[in-house]
Amino acid sequence: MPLIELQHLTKQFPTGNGFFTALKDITLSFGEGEFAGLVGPSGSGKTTLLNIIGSLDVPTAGSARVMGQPVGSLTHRQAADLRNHHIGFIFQTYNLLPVYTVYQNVEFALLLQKRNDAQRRTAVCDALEWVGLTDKMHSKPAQLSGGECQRVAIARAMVKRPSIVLADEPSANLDAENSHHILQTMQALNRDLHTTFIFATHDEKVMHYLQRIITLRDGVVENDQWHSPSPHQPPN
Ligand SMILES: Nc1ncnc2c1ncn2[C@@H]1O[C@H](COP(=O)(O)OP(=O)(O)OP(=O)(O)O)[C@@H](O)[C@H]1O
Repeated sequence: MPLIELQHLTKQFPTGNGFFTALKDITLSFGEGEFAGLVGPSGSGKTTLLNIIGSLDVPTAGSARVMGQPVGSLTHRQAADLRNHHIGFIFQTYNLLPVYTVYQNVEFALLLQKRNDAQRRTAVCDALEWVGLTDKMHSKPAQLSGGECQRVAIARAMVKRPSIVLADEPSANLDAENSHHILQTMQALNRDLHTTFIFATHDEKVMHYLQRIITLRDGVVENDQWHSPSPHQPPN
């Protein structure tokens, strides 16, 4: 069974004098361990689709099933449970809490789950090791570079070992070297933990790493192509 199944999904937003259709009749599915990206011009619907897959928003028509659950008919509590247990989010602006340390920012994702202190400590230490930030665990976000902040955000998304990670323009604020670094980190996590990653991006550097590129234009899937990326190597 696919982790994510979208069927004839349409999303409309109310406007002053009617509705704007941001997504039109989208039928797509994603399986375990995919490393896929939504690409397309600004306004084509990438973030809207990522928000529905992340159960932050609901379809207007059609269906979206994520981990077998119908996103459109979940209660707020059920949608929150789906996110807390199965979905990690990475944003272009990192969204770290400035008053907390790196360790606490990553641990925060676990406080909504019933885990004891020792289980949390092990999970946070593992996640910081995956992203190579063990030595910065007591630092605050303001003391880190942009690339390090995004690596904290990756650790925070991964600490719950979610089935799905959604990354909206994760490299938008990073230089080329840091972009490649975070992509290689995510690629290794995808390979080792079989986590499904779905990106929304304009960034050519990200596209080089993707196994599957779904192109949206005006809310419609224009192209859905599988690639064979260089196996966990940086592109030339
Ligand atoms: N809450 C909203 N109310 C009204 N219109 C919206 C809303 N959210 C998104 N839209 C519109 O839906 C369309 C798709 O927006 P979306 O943010 O998904 O595009 P995108 O492909 O992610 O763009 P970008 O690459 O610029 O982030 C846009 O025309 C946007 O203006």
